[in-house]
Amino acid sequence: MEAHGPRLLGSSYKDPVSSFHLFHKFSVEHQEVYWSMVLKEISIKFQQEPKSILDTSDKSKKGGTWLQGAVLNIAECCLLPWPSQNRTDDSTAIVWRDEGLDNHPVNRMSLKELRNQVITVATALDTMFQKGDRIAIDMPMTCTAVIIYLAIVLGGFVVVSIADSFAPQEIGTRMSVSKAKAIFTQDFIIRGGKKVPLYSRVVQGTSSKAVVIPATGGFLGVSLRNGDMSWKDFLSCAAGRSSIYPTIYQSSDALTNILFSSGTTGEPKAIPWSQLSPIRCTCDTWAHLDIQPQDIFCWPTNLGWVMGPILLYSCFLSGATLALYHGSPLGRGFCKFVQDAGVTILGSVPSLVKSWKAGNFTEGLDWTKIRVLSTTGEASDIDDDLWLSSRASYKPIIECCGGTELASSYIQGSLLRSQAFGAFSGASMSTGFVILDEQGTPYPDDVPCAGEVGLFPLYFGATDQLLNADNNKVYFDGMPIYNGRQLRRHGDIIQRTVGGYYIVQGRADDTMNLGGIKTSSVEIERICNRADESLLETAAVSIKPAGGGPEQLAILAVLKDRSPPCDANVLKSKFQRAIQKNLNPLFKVSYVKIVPEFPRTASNKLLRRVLRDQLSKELSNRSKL
Ligand SMILES: Nc1ncnc2c1ncn2[C@@H]1O[C@H](COP(=O)(O)OP(=O)(O)OP(=O)(O)O)[C@@H](O)[C@H]1O
Repeated sequence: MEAHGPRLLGSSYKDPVSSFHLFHKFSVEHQEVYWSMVLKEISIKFQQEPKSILDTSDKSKKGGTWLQGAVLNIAECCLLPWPSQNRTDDSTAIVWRDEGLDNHPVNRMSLKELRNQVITVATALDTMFQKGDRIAIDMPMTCTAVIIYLAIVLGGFVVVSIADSFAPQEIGTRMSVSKAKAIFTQDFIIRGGKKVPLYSRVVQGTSSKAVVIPATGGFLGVSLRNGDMSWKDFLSCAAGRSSIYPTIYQSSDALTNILFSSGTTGEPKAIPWSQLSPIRCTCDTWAHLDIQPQDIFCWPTNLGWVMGPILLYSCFLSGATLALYHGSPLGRGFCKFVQDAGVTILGSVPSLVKSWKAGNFTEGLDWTKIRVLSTTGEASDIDDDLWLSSRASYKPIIECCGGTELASSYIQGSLLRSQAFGAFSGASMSTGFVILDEQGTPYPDDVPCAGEVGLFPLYFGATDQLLNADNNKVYFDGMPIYNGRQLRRHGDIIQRTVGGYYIVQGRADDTMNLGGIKTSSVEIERICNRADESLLETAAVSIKPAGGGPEQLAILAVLKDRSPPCDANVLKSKFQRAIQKNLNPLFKVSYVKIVPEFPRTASNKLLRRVLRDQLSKELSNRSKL
């Protein structure tokens, strides 16, 4: 803003903080100007420069055509020295540590070593696969996984990202939906001192060729099925070949990665990532988390979740160092790694923070190198956020909310605005949206309100196709027209507060109608979570009685580990009082149940639709008795 603000905003420009709102508005209204500026901040090397930044002439592409004519290889852009970022061959690209070796020094890999290893893997891939083949990765996000990911993209193949927590059947579905030719995996996953089988799950899930990496040491702990291959044998295919790699350059919209959404609202969608998606997410990390070449960025995740590729590209395209902990992120070992690796940007999801806090795992550790914290995945807990921020001398927590299909967050905190825990300080750069009332009419931009979000459709990096569903049907059909263009559906209910902050109230599918008032589950849960000391978390769902009549509010509760047994009726009156006092005196709690845990997606998101189905069944059986 200091470099461009005066030129772009004229006399209205004051300084980055006071003119932020104006500059954001400019980025929405002049996306081609905004994107041409930020593209220069990251290490993008075009073989052919784009003819245009945004072209809206093809009306079938509701999201616009971006960087038309550009030819590049996004993995190559990650691996080149880049003088403006002070990135040389000797710069540290990755720091990592294996769980259990918590008192050893952290390991480091230079950019040159990373590039050489990526080239070796890409060379070996060329001996076995045709360009464009889809190749899956199902393993923890280790150094080796990152090398394989970049090699697949460098060689003009397509990564199929499968999270390592999936059961065989889910691995199988993802392999067949994506038509993957092979899968990179590990024999085991070492996590929290346990050895969890992985190869055996892959073998049960798919007959495609597996290349198997040992979780520890140089030797595999399993015997291989006919046709499968050890990592060592795979690498030997590259022996004796040239160390200069014939990189494959493709158009900006070329497919590089197939990801799957988490499936909180239905079947997981197979989401294609082009070469635009990495650019979008890195520029957002640059603009919102202020990632800089000297940063060390850590975010426990997996390449099968959108945060995996976002983390990888955000580091390598901005010249920062990627920090990876090979093991469970839930315990003290991980927290110590954050200290020892000198992490400066730490991302998390709410359940991780809960675990660090419950175990007091940061005690005695020095997290003061952290300058930015971040969270995503589901609504974060304000008390946990305060705890987390206090571990790092009260550094801000940037809340991020978006989707795999957007390759970004549509709402996200910004360091140029004050942060409020559990809330978003605005839309991400260049993103515009309206909040719709129940008739689909947008509320004015400056009023506090709540409703479903409608994204402005011209969105750099968003999908224009899905592999197993119709992009237009899923994201556009039935959405209102705004300023001559059909809005893009995202499915979240958001609230705009006084002062222009945003709070996500959950998915539109999770709203309920209580006594004629539309209410979000998340809002009720926020209040119930604080109703009693013994509560770890709550889930609110509404049940439609089999015989008709108004929806009934049911609340399920999980108690903290060491809390004494608790009576559901006592909880019920506590919930009732809290809701009446803080939300609406007319809302009645009909049913409370204490359960050991909630059903969650593999990425740990609460599956309210499953709870709703289970409870409906349970209650209708009861009424039959
Ligand atoms: N920081 C956050 N606060 C609140 N909710 C969040 C946050 N981050 C993500 N979410 C929720 O997760 C959603 C994005 O997750 P994802 O892209 O995996 O899709 P999904 O909706 O879970 O899957 P599907 O589309 O298959 O149902 C967001 O739309 C939002 O509802």
